[in-house]
Amino acid sequence: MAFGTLQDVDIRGKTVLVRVDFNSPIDPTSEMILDDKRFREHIPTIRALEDGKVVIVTHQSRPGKKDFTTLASHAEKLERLIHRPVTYIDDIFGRTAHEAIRTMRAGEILMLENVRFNAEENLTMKPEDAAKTHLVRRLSEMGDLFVNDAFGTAHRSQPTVVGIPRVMKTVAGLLMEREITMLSKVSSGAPHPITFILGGTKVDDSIAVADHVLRNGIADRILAIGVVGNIFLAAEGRAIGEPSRQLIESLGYTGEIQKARDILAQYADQVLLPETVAVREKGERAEYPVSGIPQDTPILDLGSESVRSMVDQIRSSGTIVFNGPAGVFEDPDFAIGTYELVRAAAGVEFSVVGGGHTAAVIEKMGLESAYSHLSTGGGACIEFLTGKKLPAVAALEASWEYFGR
Ligand SMILES: Nc1ncnc2c1ncn2[C@@H]1O[C@H](COP(=O)(O)OP(=O)(O)O)[C@@H](O)[C@H]1O
Ligand SMILES: O=C(OP(=O)(O)O)[C@H](O)COP(=O)(O)O
Repeated sequence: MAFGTLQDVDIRGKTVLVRVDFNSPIDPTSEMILDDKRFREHIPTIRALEDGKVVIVTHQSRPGKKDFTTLASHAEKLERLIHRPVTYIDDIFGRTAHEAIRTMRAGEILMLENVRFNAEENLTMKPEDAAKTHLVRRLSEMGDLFVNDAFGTAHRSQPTVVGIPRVMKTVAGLLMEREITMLSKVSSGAPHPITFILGGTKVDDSIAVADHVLRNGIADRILAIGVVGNIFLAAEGRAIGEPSRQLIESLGYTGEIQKARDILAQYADQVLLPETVAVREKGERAEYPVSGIPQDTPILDLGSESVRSMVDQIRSSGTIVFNGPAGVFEDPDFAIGTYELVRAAAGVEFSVVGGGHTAAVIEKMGLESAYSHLSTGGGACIEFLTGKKLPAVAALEASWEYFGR
């Protein structure tokens, strides 16, 4: 690793600013946090800092969104999960925050207010400009060391992510370190054959990943499922039906069909498409070959034959990268494809999952521990898998180069 980690620093007695990503789905009426995965994943880092004074910096959502809210319930959630008191301060870098930190003792945990309440945190900036913001200057005065554990935000070039590492010694937290290690292994050191399962609705991301991993010889094969599968079927010239076409159009992905065609032209042997699909007919699941898809009803899942052949491909893989479901799994009649592929991938030697929906299915099936790694990043994981250097990682490396040695 070209950046520092918790092993490289002495925490004792220090005030440690820790950037985490507790951004989570919240029920708009009850304000209840609906998924605590990101909390659970950051806990090892927070525990590892217990010899210091821990000051947590995080965001929740973005300005203008319904779930852009204060962090009182986040502090309560963390307190319950970590079994230690967590003091919530409704301030980011003002006098109240300064005073609260000044009187902290080693072992205590404090959570600052939603850092995106400060307008500067919502700007995309170069690290050198981010370092000059009030937010970075004032926050950095409040600690001795910065720990960035927020992998979920690692693709954002925002002040706390890229600015603070320029002005104070910064190391990666345990989650950040594990995410980078596991995702890096996909492109170097993972057992072959390497199969990418690309599904769900984020077609532009999936096409970018497919292009990168095929072009660079990272993937041996791609299984295209969900709406991504429909795009590839359309690219192959299949009549996927009006509703599935309309969905692609409404998501703004019609232009991706040509990109899928280009991928098929170069890597036809490595991209596996559905051979059969499932639709709803008279209220029930019905299956058709892709040569005869009914034109007036949407594709909702893989057909059983395709499930079987994709499961075989998965079972013969050394590595699986799973991103996005095979169908509208929220409806039990159309969950078969997703569930069967998830079950098969759990048995593979090295298995990495990106994407909230896929991870939620895995957790619901109780298969979390059978997978090698469930990433906490959506966008960050995708950017990593498309070969981009994440701004947070570049900032960690530069900080270590400057302050670390
Ligand atoms: N054929 C399909 N038609 C419509 N929606 C689909 C289809 N296949 C999958 N989906 C939907 O994709 C959604 C998840 O996609 P996405 O957000 O990209 O996944 P992830 O969060 O795992 O990255 C699910 O809500 C599921 O219903
Ligand atoms: O949840 C996040 O991203 P994700 O939904 O892509 O996983 C991060 O907290 C980043 O949030 P942002 O996309 O509002 O910058």
